[in-house]
Amino acid sequence: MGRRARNKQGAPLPLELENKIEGKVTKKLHDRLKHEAQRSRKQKLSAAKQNAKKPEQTKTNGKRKDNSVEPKKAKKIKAQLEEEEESDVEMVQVDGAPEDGWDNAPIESDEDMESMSDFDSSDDQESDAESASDEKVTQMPLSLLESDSDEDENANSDEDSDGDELADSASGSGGMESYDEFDMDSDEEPMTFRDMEKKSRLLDKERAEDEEMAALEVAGAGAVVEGEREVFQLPTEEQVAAEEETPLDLTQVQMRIQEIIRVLNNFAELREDGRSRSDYMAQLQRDMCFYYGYNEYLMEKLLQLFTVSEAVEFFEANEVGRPVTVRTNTLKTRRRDLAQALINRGVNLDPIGKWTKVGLTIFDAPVPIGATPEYMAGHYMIQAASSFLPVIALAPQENERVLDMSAAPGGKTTYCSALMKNTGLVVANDANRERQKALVANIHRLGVANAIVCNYDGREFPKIMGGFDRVLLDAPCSGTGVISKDASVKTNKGPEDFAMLTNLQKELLLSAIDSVSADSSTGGVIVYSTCSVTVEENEAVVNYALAKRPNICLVDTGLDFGRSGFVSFRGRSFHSSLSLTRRFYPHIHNMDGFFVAKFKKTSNKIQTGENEFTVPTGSGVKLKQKKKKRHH
Ligand SMILES: C[S@@+](CC[C@H](N)C(=O)[O-])C[C@H]1O[C@@H](n2cnc3c(N)ncnc32)[C@H](O)[C@@H]1O
Repeated sequence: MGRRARNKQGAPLPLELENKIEGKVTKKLHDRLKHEAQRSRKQKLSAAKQNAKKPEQTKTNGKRKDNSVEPKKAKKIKAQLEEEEESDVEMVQVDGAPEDGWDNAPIESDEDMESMSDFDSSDDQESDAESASDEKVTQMPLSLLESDSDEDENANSDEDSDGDELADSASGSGGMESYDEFDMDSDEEPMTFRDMEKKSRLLDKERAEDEEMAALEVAGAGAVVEGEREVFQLPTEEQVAAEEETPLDLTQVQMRIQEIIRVLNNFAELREDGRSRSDYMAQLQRDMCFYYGYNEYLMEKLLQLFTVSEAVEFFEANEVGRPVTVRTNTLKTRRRDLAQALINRGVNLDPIGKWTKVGLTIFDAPVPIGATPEYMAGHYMIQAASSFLPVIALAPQENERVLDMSAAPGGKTTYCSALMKNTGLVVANDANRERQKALVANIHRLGVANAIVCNYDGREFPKIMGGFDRVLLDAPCSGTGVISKDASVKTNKGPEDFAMLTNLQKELLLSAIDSVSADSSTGGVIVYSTCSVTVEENEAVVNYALAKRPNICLVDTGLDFGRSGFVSFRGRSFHSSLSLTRRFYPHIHNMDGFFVAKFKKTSNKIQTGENEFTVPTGSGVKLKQKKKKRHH
């Protein structure tokens, strides 16, 4: 959580507001704008809350949506479910994404899919925003209505940094508390949360426009004098030193961030004479560290990934939690049945998006979502949406031998088993014994019968076991993609951590590759994933593996959204096939930051110069080395 959130300061002024004002923005103007913005925001928030109170009214009246006061959305779900009741649908399907779900009835056409998205919001034409695309996901968590909410700090800060399935992380109401805030009597029609979100977005847009007008009025009144050109001035070295002793308040820092970004976005016009781009970047970095609470090392690394404006979006997204999502366990139930059961408990939910047939987004729930009878019975896993992705890419098939090299607490292992319909074998390994307890518990709860659990350092594979059809390496990482869940990442990762982690990731990935059999008739596939967004933990690791193992190549992940991986970064070039890898970001995809790469192994022999290695082709075959000992 950044200082802004911790100190409960208001949300930053919208950038577009500041961008409209040419020249120096005085402190007085800043204060005025801030005041205007907050006043306007308060008005809008209060209006939004009033509108938002309707669902709770039904609750207060003892009429939840599944009873006499039934919102359109619940009716639609029910209608859809009833329709599907009549069709005989397999509980589990293989081949990655196309598993059974309520939107997967056999006769379903594309048109039907469209009508399913209707269900998201009867009059919301933006349903496609949730689908697999690089466009921003417009689904807005309620917490966004509260600009300075601390609720996100409830998020899971456990070692399980990719956000999977620790019951206690979900058993609290978390972001759902905000639901109660909307409790108020009203005569108006009940609204769905989606309606509320839509309305709130409209209000936000209006607010931004109002603020823009206010700012322009102030500017027109002469508070911002452009003269010929009054330029924003960076602080001098002395001022910077003085600020170390007596820091500015957050509003001032925030204003300066916006000023610097404005200058950087129009550098030729707005720069101060004698100042370089790096002067501005250095000050921006200091200010962002202070404002969002990151250490300088990590801030610099993250700033390098984005344009400055996008970096702000990324950092802002890290200040709010992602939606709670669950994965239907198709070994035990179907998504439509699960949805119906949860709706009957008053849970407000939606499919995550068209890219998954097993995921549900939980908007609010009157019961702890990690303690429902359905949860206890293993009908679902509380699992971050991003955590579905590597398994969809891996696409394990029935009767295969699959290795999940770092498996705890088991979100991906159990998803593999579901896709494999409990056939074949999943070896669920993790080096951490403590974390394996949760892995074993999840395997039992979800009714997984095709997994064995082991506790090796992944680097020991394939000496322990080899010849797998597929290997998933969901690698230990810095967690820069899950900062909204674990804010400690902002300050506790330094150069040594990154050096240690990237070495480990490289070694684990070579082991994962060597553990797969290129002779597999169905697979020969390796998936590498992390919940980090840094290039050194992702593209650089993949590039290293491509260089060390010419017997593999990158293939399409099968994920039709996400940004392409970097093929060059800050003067460094990677193999061009790195464009096949996929990056996911909180500010774009409304899911944790994530990286997925998929390899196909083409041969069990590695020919690299004078070295030739033979790697296992059958189960349990030991690594045989020729000529020279292999060093990872
Ligand atoms: C990102 S988490 C895995 C999450 C898991 N795949 C899931 O979906 O639930 C990374 C895991 O790597 C494990 N790990 C760390 N070093 C390891 C090693 N040398 N060999 C195997 N596992 C390791 C950690 O204990 C941690 O559980």
